[in-house]
Amino acid sequence: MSAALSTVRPAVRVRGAGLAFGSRTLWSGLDLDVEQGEFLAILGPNGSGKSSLLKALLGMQSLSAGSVEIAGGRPGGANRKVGYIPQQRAIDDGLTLRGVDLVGLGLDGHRWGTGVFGLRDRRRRVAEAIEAVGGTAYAKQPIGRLSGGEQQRLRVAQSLVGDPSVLLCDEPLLSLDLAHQRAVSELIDRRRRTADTAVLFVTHEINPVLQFVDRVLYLVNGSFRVGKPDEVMNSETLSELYGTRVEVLRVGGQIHIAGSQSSLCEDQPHHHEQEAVG
Ligand SMILES: Nc1ncnc2c1ncn2[C@@H]1O[C@H](COP(=O)(O)OP(=O)(O)OP(=O)(O)O)[C@@H](O)[C@H]1O
Repeated sequence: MSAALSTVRPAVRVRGAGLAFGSRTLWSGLDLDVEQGEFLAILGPNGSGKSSLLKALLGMQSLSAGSVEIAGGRPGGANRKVGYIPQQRAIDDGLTLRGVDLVGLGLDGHRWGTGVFGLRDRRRRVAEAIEAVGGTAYAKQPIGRLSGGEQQRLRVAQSLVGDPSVLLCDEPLLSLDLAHQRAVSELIDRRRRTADTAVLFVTHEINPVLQFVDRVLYLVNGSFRVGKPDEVMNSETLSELYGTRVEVLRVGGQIHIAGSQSSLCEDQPHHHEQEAVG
């Protein structure tokens, strides 16, 4: 490889990737490079395979075809600096694990030792990560007793505490109010700007993060498009992807999609006839 080609390696490299369950192909022929510091939004209706793509990058899901590389190695490899915010699941309200313990789990397996200095450093990093999401006031309480939004902010802290070079986020804004949606989006954006962390952000709603998004990967019915928001989020491209007429309107810096619910988002019961969708 020439010197010019070997200098910068993408944070994520996907080549000819495909994933099928039985006869159902979620996506195939997916080629994608995500650069360090890039913010990629991953959009598409329920069941289009957004979470499965993140799981493939984590090594939790094998591909049916192709390959992926993340943070310079194979998914799931030792010492890969990959942060993950899983899709939110209800936490048992009897769970006694404290917020600080949950966030501390984000450091395990990383390079911080267990000696006195290691423990002190560890504690400081955990406290800083919690402070950054505004969670200091409740971080010592059992997480089962916290609200959904408070739990979610601690998950964000957990994903960032290990100093990731790639951050995989699966609907991280769910159950956050508008103020905290903004705070968490800005925190994730700051992370990629200051630490050059690549961000892959699965979401149904692009508008809360539109100002940060460099490119969009849109998955629908086994097909996909990758490009800048304007290249993908337009009437022509989405109509082609969905196989039905879709109108995309840009209003006040936001993207609104109008289409028949049955053809556009039949498996998204929470979407209305015309509304902002990702
Ligand atoms: N291990 C598996 N075996 C069989 N089917 C699976 C498996 N994992 C996922 N699926 C199916 O693959 C499809 C895609 O799931 P995935 O969670 O990736 O979609 P998604 O785009 O993230 O959806 P949502 O927006 O609802 O979160 C779903 O229909 C799901 O049931």
